[in-house]
This record gives sequence, C-alpha cells and structure tokens, in this order.
Amino acid sequence: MGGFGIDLGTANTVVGEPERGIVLNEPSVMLVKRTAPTKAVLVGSQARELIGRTPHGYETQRPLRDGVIVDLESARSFIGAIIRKVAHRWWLGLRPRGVIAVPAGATALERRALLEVAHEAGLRKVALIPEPVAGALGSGIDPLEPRAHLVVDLGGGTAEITGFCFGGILTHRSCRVAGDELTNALYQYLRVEHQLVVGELTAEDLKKRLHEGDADEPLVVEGRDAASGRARLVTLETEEVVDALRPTTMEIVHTLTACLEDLPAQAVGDVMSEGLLAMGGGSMLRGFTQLLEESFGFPVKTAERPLTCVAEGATRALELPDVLTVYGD
Ligand SMILES: Nc1ncnc2c1ncn2[C@@H]1O[C@H](COP(=O)(O)OP(=O)(O)OP(=O)(O)O)[C@@H](O)[C@H]1O
Repeated sequence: MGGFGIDLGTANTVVGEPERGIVLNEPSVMLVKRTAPTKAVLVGSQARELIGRTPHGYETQRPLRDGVIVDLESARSFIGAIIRKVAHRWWLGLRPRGVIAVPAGATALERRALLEVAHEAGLRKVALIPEPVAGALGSGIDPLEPRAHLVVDLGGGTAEITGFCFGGILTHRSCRVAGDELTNALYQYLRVEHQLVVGELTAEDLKKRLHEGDADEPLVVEGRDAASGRARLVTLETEEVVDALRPTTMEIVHTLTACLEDLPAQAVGDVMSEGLLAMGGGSMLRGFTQLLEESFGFPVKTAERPLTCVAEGATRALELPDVLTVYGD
C-alpha cells in the first residue's frame, strides 16, 4: 500500500514508511532568510545547529507551535522539504499517501489547515489520527479493544493526557507545560541560583544528560557569568536539578488529576490495573515516571521508543482502515 506515517511535532518531526520503518527523525526547525521568511533554506538538524548562532540576514523558525500550524506559508515550505527528503519516487509522479498524527485537542480549523498544507506539499489522500492513539498503536496497544487506556504525551510544546477506548475518546486535557517549559525552568534556575547564563541548546542538553548520566555523577555546565560576562563552569548534583524541575512537573500532575476525575469508574479500574502509558521525549526526564507513580499509586510505563512511537503508529495506521475510520478525520 505504501505511504508515510508522520508525527509533525513542535520539537521533532518523525516520518515512517511501512517497508522501511523510521526514515526521518529531525528537529522541526527551519532556517530562512529574513527577506523571504517563509522559504526554508535548511530544515531539520542542519537548521537546529544554527539556533543561538544564526548569522545576520537569517533566522531559525519552528513552523509548529504546540503541535499545530501557526503560519501556513512556513508550514507548507517545511512539510514540502520533509516530503522531498523522504519521497524518493515522488519525481515519477507517484504522490504518496499520508497519515499525520495531530494533537487530540486540535481544533477543526487547525486540522483543516494541516490537511490543506499536506496536500499542497505533495501528499495524496491524507488522513489524520490523534497523537496518543498513534503512540499507543506504535507501542503495541490495540486502540479498538473494549478496555480503557490512558496516555500521557509529554512533547516539546504541550503535555497531552488522553483516555480512549473502543474507538472513542473518553477524556482529553492538555497543558502548555512540557519539554520546552522544562528547558526554560532550567535556564532560569541556572541564572537565578548560580548566576550562570547559558544558551537554549545547553539548557536542553543538561535536561537530557539527567536521564543518561549516573545519579551520583555531578553535572558540569558551561556558561557565562551573569555579572562579569566571563566563561564559567558550574557543577550541579543530579538531585538538585531534579528538585529544581519539580514545580514544573507538578503542573502535569495537576492536569492528570483533572483527567482522572473525568474518567468513568470502570475506565479508572482499567487504568489502575494496566497502568498509564507515558510517551514523548519529555517522558524520559529523570524522576518523571516515579513522580506519577508516587502521586497516583498506579503503574506508569514509558513507551519503549518514546520519541518515535507516534510516527510508528501513524505508519501502522496506513494499513488499518478500521482505526482511521473511527479515530481519523
Ligand atoms: N532524555 C530526555 N530527557 C528529558 N527530556 C527529553 C529527553 N530527550 C528529549 N527530551 C525532550 O523532549 C521534547 C521533544 O519531545 P518530542 O519529540 O516527543 O516532542 P514533539 O512531538 O516534537 O512535541 P509536541 O508533542 O509538543 O508537538 C524536547 O523538549 C526535548 O528536550
């Protein structure tokens, strides 16, 4: 059948193909000339490298905000460039099919804009699928079974919490506190508590190193002294950084509490016994799953591939017309 399953995220864009698996996984960033602000000069990793070091006359842009299109022209240019990178047969006139994952809370207008832009960018027959449903599908869950599933997707721009069962959404809430906000909280913490100014990429790298490093190993951060402007190194304990992020992660706990209140009792029973599925890059934050387990008392499983399961599920959905009929647009 062929085609592409696409997760157009605020932070990363991931594309899968049924025969080849994940074929693209790149930051959702493009470099544009200031004189032509909607035409991509570079997209993905190459463009991200220039964040914080963009030469005069250029700027880096994120064409999506909170998982939805903010500017039609920029999105068209970005999606077109992504499709050209992966659709090697496109030049023969074979416009590929696509299933695109969208936030469960996207409005009708936002969905329509995405469908329109995807067609113009070169896709034929585009279907949309809610991101949490795609992520569950990509993690081996059957979204059509008569059991309730609860998914927390902690992406770059938004944290989305969605309960679904038997082809329908039971509850959905989102908050703007996610990966970008956590990076920003770290930036502020370093500035206020350690008088250290760092770039956005350095703050994000520190957040990711929390997950990768040993809890006993101190974390060294390089930046500029806020008063003197001189280069300086600061050494931090892992616990200290986890604690600094706690108020931000608690916002997600509050949203999850509200979501659980919306769920019917039988569905809560399913979640208590089966647990909650956490996905999205932010779910890898050190201490995040433990915080949820301690707050709610049910098991929390992180998806095996939290950064790619949404695109994997969207790719699987290309061959699952039943799922697209009940959950798709
Ligand atoms: N190891 C890690 N620890 C903590 N955060 C991480 C880690 N790896 C990636 N992230 C964060 O995950 C976020 C990106 O996640 P993801 O790619 O799932 O988002 P997205 O799908 O692009 O965003 P959205 O769902 O909001 O549209 C970034 O904020 C990134 O800093």
